[in-house]
Amino acid sequence: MDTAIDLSDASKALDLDNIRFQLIRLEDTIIFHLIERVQFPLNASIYDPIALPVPTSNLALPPNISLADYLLSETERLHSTVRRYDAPDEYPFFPQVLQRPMLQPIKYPKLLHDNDVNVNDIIKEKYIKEVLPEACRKFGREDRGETKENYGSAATSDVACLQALSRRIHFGKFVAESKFRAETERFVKLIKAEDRAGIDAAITNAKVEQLVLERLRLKARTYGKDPSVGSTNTAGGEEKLDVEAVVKMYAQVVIPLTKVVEVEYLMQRLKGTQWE
Ligand SMILES: C=C(O[C@@H]1C=C(C(=O)O)C=C[C@H]1O)C(=O)O
Repeated sequence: MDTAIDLSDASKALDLDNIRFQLIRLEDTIIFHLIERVQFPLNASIYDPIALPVPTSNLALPPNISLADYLLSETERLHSTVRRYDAPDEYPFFPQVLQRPMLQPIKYPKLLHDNDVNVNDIIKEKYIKEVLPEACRKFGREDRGETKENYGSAATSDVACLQALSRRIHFGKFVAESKFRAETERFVKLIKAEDRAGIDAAITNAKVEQLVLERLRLKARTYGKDPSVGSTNTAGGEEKLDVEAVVKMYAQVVIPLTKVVEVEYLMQRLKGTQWE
């Protein structure tokens, strides 16, 4: 599984318009994965290792984990064998389970500065505690218990949602690198002063954020309804997705965490350089 962005030409890969195009493309991926997930009830038990303990033989993990963590960690272990996490735009939720790839390594051009920024723990926490309850609420279906269907389907959909959210949010590193190269002196000064608030203000583009939220609302409304059905009161015309929940997810989780990634990446940008 190799990166979806064209990294062969560094100037293209770090062109801010090209990066923003990738972010727009990821909106579709995230919305469609969410449409799949909210077909199922919240099923809170699949995130709770006490309510539904899943034993793992993986010594890198606790003896019992949640069904959701089991499926996510096993998926990452498998995907790592086909070098998913060699790609500079892929970050694991469980780095401790990754395996040596069976495929030959790809020589990616070095576009990003060395860094250890990974906000996947926060992404997963907010997805489980904030995003899903909000997205599932409108459909009003509570946890029907392990004996009912959907536990595996819900957890499988969660893997796709979390991986897409992680890619989108960690794309903040490419955005930050692009902005650093465009205004190096400005960012060197802010980074040396360890002025995180100043860096956050410098990387913030309120107009772009507004456009993102407006586009998200339009896409969620459009993708969430079957275009072949006239009005919502005809069978099959109901919305498949809570539009406002999607907008809220971006406004309260995706965009803020993308900016955290940008700031923390920049805080590590000078290490080992002439500016240190
Ligand atoms: C991603 C960027 O940086 C920031 C984060 C944004 C986002 O997460 O959508 C949008 C604008 C900026 O405030 C950008 O400038 O495009």
